[in-house]
Amino acid sequence: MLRLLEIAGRRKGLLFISGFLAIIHALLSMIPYILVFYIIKELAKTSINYGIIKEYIIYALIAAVISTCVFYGSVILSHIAAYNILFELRKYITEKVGRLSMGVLSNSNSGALKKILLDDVERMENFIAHQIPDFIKGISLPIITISYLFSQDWRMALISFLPLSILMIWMPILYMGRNKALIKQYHQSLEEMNAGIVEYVRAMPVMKIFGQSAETFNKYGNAVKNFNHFVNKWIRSNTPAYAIFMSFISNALLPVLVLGLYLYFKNGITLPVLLLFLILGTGYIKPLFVLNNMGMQLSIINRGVEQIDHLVNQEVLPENTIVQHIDANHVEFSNVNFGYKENQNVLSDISFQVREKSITALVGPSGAGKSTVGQLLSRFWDVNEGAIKIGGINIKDYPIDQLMKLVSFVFQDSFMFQESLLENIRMGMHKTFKEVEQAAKAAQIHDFIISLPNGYDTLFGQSGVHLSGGEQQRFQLARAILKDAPILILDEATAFADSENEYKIQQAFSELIKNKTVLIIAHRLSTIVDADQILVFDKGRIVDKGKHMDLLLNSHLYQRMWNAHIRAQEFVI
Ligand SMILES: Nc1ncnc2c1ncn2[C@@H]1O[C@H](COP(=O)(O)OP(=O)(O)OP(=O)(O)O)[C@@H](O)[C@H]1O
Repeated sequence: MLRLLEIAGRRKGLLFISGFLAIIHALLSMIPYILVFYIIKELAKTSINYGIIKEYIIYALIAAVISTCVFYGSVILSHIAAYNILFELRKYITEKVGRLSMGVLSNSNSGALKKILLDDVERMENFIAHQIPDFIKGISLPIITISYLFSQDWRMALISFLPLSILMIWMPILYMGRNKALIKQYHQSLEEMNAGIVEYVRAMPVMKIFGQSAETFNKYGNAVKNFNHFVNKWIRSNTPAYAIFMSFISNALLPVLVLGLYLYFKNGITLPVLLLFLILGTGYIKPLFVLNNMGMQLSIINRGVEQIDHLVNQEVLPENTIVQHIDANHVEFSNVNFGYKENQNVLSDISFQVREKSITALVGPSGAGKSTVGQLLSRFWDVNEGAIKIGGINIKDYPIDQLMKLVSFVFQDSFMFQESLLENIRMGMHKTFKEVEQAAKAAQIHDFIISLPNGYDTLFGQSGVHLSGGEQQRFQLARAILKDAPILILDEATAFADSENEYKIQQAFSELIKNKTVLIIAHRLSTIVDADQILVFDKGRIVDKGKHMDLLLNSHLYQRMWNAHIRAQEFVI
């Protein structure tokens, strides 16, 4: 509860008012019962005053109406608070996730992230909006009732209090101890199922080709079976305790009735008092049903809050906030060592320089570490040792925003959003339509866009247009041209759709790299014969450096790669 109040932040006030109204509601909802007691008392008299009975009935009605209105107010306020809290929380989590290093993100499974952002946050709405008022009512109503009953007869009040006192001991034992482990397991099973379904949907094309179905996709199938198995186990282990709890509550009237009749026949209490205890003595138990359900909900929410806290407390990339002034955009790697995992270097002792407005190509066998170099320059990860500098300044000393303005990364796989084609190029940058259009023209994609009925407003994806691989690549190039960052990292795609597409991409490419400092991760050596510098990577090291002709003469690995490249071009089916 305290953590939730902390999360509520500025909305705490609304929650307090909502809680206060819930207490007033509990107080008011007692009044009709007390008035019924007075009516019975009046009826038990020898000369009955019907006028006062009428008044009692009117007061009871008024109290019932006001009590309902107050509860309504309490629930409305808790809903307003809940949705505001959810909004702030989602904003906070997504901003935080955006600042996490790629390392942290790629180590968390997508199912777990989805569960935190959607399910764990959503569950809080239910708790804050509905359960906080119920919880306060569930606590305050028994206290008000018992206090009133004590004022009438302490012996009867004590016996009425018996079920409550047993429940107060029972419920924490029932939920806090044994269930903690089960709830952890429940969340793990849900995460596995989420991860399974995300992967299942992503892998659909491959699955179809290999004739697989949901049942044969083991990861998802097993996750569903495990979840089912776990829920069965949970229900079996909880049912006996729950059954005892329920029968206990349902029979809570018995001790009140036994003692009440005994005292009544002994002339210890009057008939109206006996009736009062029979009506009210166990009436406070109903809200406890809500508390019982809430115990379980609270444990689940607790675990969700722990998960959210765990995610947002992950280390973010340390960032300098002071904007740096640079005169040139040359790049320098000095003695860089890096591994995705501890003690597993993917890059060892990497040193090279890229002059401003020059082209450096990175070549080498698959897995040699070329893409990793590009990712380090974009600071997706931080180096383990050594330094990467732009304009003579360590990239760690740049604010992330400034660094992102300096560097553009054109990936092998492009990601298109389910947005208009215009927004897919604009990517949230403050650029006019004219500027977007110019970039699209330079990227050789403008003619294609205007050939569509809705032009730049055409939606991509599900309900809109679908693009070929080559077209998507030209969209990527348009984004990079529009961004106009002085340093470009190009992870060259290995496959183009057709020669016309390839020609267009080459044109877009030449437009993009004009006057830029370029690092190109090359897969087809023919595209980089004119590069100012070629770095040959092998097993995470730079084994040779130079221009194309020098390397052909001096680098064995480059010679082998070049010969393989020539053979591949001559290859005909
Ligand atoms: N996110 C990651 N987590 C862990 N290991 C990774 C990750 N990305 C790459 N690796 C590993 O790092 C090594 C270098 O990969 P990298 O992608 O940099 O090679 P590459 O030379 O670009 O290969 P390719 O030409 O096939 O794209 C490989 O062994 C790869 O398995």
